[in-house]
Amino acid sequence: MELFKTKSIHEVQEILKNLSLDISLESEEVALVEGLHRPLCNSVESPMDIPEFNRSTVDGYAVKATDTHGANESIPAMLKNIGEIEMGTNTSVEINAGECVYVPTGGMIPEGSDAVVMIECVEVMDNELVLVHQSVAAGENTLLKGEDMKKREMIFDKGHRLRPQDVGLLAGMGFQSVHVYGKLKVGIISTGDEIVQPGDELTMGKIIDMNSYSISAAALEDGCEVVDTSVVPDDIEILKEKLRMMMKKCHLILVSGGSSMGHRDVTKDAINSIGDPGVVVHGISVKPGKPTIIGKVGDTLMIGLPGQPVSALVVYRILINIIMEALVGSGSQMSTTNGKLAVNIPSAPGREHYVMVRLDREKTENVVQPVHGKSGMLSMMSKADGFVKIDANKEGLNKGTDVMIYLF
Ligand SMILES: Nc1nc2c(c(=O)[nH]1)N[C@H]1C(S)=C(S)[C@@H](COP(=O)(O)OP(=O)(O)OC[C@H]3O[C@@H](n4cnc5c(N)ncnc54)[C@H](O)[C@@H]3O)O[C@H]1N2
Ligand code: MOO
Repeated sequence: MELFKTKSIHEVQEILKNLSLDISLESEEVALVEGLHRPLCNSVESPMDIPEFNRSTVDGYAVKATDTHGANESIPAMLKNIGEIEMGTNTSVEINAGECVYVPTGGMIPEGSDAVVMIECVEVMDNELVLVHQSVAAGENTLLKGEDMKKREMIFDKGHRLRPQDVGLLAGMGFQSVHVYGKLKVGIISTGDEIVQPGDELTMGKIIDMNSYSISAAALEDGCEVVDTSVVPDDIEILKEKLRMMMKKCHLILVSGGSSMGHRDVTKDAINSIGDPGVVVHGISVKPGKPTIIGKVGDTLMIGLPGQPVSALVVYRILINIIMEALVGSGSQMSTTNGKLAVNIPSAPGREHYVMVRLDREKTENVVQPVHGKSGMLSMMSKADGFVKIDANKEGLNKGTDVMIYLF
């Protein structure tokens, strides 16, 4: 009797890292906004000070802070207004003790001035005289040269995935394009004699393909390029042919279904028969997802995902994170949050357990409720906000435990 010789998730991490070593994603230069969510292939430092000049953060009067000290409603400081700074222009104006100048929000603060008094706190007596009713400290209501970013300050490490704020900051530094890693090219195959496509005739015994859709969508979210998707029957020759074809254009092929040990589970044999090293892992100590297959043929990673739709998507998420970490130094797109368990969650030790959960916001914290279901029920994931990991050495988690939720 053949049994799965399961590997722990830590062993799988090492194995996948080693298998990924000789896969290189060529760098490409893309327009800034195209770089969204993509990992940088070099670190980035600021080529300039931001801002490049001292700016006012309010509409008001640029002053020497010391001139305002002690000023209040009843004893204002009297300053001589020497003019107005025009927005978006350089200024040669310089202020001396006892002087002030009008400056709009974002306008350049003139030489000699180190603070700005808001317009609401002054009384303009005539063109020349301004009464200041509030004391300001040096630096108040200003954004000084280099205060946002210093020239040559490191801002992003290699592998950092760009978020909208990063794209904006890079634009503010004058970048028009960025160098990012090329996309991981992925092929996706759903196997099974029972699988039909949405829109096909659904005769009794057939089911509609979910996995190539959920996995394609997740791969797109992770910044991969889905090069090809296909449905093939449980026929080893057809699967081998499809794998050979996809190998020519993919870094990674994800095959769902046929990963177990049934008579028609042919994924492992198909991978083994098309080249070396073939399958290196069959069985991972995780729940769901135990029958997962990991292999490589030539330069292409091949992963056999369990056919059950929840298992397929969960295992994809866990493994793509490891692969991305190995290839570009930063994992995939899953973000996390924290919360408190509303109930006890039991778990059988020996396998890392992924439990689907829903988050309810109560007062200041997230209350975490398990979403029950079987790995053949994809609605379980649609009803959930994420999953909680329970370590392989734990028998479960107690009500009230603080847990991390991997959001999807
Ligand atoms: N004797 C044993 N049987 C099974 C074991 C085991 O250890 N011993 N493990 C079970 C577990 S756990 C899983 S998970 C499944 C994995 O099976 P396969 O990867 O071989 O997947 P299939 O048998 O092809 O399909 C399982 C299930 O999922 C449905 N499916 C498959 N592909 C799709 C798709 N693209 N979209 C939607 N649904 C899909 C398929 O119709 C089956 O119902 O093995 C257990 N068995
Ligand atoms: O482990 Mo399976 O992947 O329970 O459905």
